Amino acid sequence: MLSVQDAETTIFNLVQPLNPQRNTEVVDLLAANSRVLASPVTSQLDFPHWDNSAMDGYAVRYTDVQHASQQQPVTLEIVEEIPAGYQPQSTIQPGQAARIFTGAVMPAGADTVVMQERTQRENNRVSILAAPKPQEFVRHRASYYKAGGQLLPAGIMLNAPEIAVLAAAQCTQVKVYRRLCVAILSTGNELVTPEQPLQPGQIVDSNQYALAALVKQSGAEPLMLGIIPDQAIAISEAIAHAISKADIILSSGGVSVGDYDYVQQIIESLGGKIHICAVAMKPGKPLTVATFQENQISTPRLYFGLPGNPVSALVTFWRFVQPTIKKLSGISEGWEPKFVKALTCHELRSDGKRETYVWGKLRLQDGVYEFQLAGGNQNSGNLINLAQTNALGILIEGQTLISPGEQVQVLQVG
Ligand SMILES: Nc1nc2c(c(=O)[nH]1)N[C@H]1C(S)=C(S)[C@@H](COP(=O)(O)OP(=O)(O)OC[C@H]3O[C@@H](n4cnc5c(N)ncnc54)[C@H](O)[C@@H]3O)O[C@H]1N2
Ligand code: MOO
Ligand SMILES: [Mg+2]
Repeated sequence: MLSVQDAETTIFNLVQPLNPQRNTEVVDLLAANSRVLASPVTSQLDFPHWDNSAMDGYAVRYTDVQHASQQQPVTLEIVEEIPAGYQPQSTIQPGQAARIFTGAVMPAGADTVVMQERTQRENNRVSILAAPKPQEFVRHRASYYKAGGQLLPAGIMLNAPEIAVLAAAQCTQVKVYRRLCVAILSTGNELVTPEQPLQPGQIVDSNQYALAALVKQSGAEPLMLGIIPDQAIAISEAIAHAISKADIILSSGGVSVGDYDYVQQIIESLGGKIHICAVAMKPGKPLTVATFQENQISTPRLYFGLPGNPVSALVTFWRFVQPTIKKLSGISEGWEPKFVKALTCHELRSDGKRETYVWGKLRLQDGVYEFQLAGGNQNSGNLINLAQTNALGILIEGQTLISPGEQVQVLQVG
């Protein structure tokens, strides 16, 4: 059985980010939120666009006021008033100042702003009561960004700060990677949809819903292919259809050793290459990973046969599928799983045979991360106490106990 580490390396090496030449679209800026930028953005604007004032006050010549003090104020003649949005008309001469407001353009001749609180106004004259620092409160043209440089690199996710930058640079159309399509199918004769009445022996296909939510959260488009009965032909048709439609295919169930577990043999019969058929982790042992390559030049479709148990399906998604979706989507940094060290509040146990993932909550308590184990049964069939999970505590292979107060490696999820 492959270790989790080796499985991770195998999977992440199978993933090559979308080709920016062929897999992009142009969207309106407002629709670009949560999308991945496909090419670097440059601007022909300087930021700030011109020297401007950082304060409400007076634009002055530093040399005029460098010795000003409460005892010996320097009095200047106000020759112009400059609100934000106005182009100054005059050049400040020795002995002169301009009334200026935050964000307004600095007038020629002036190099420093004295904030209003350090002045005294009398009609068209102002007394400077304290010496400013040279160039104080001036935001200089191009001091944030110089026209022609790289404003944003490719491969970043566009969220509020990046959208603000693009808006300020007047980029109203943005080239982003296309959204990935992730097909989801559930296998199992016992499964019904949430709307159907439950007959004895049946359960609801909750994995389809959970996986669709996770796919959306990861920035991709779920293609829900529904419930497929445990029949080789039906599963084969469903997988063939999924491969023709999606970049990534997720199935749940049917990957273990039971008589109705057909997924692995069908992958092979359809020409898929199985890279992983079991991982030394709990839950998630029968995770199956395969690729389907249509022809030499096409990008391979990635197939994840997730175990059917609801917790196993989610844990393997969080551990392997979510980073895969992010990497494939074109995100160049930060697609990897996020681990932190925490102190466990509860005893964490494992039989030590496989790397064990226990679920619960991570929270910051007095500046220290704490992991709280979800109460109730930590069994891969129990999805009830999985609600509110935001972290998985990890016991590595051979580790059987982490006592309260001890450190545990935690995977942040959700
Ligand atoms: N003899 C062995 N039996 C099992 C082994 C083993 O090594 N030897 N491994 C166990 C482990 S670990 C897991 S995990 C499961 C994985 O089983 P499958 O992937 O084959 O999944 P199924 O058998 O189809 O279902 C397992 C379980 O999950 C429920 N399920 C399935 N699909 C859904 C769904 N879409 N929504 C909600 N629940 C679902 C299903 O009803 C079963 O209870 O195998 C162990 N057995
Ligand atoms: O690996 Mo299974 O996922 O332990 O229940
Ligand atoms: Mg099974």
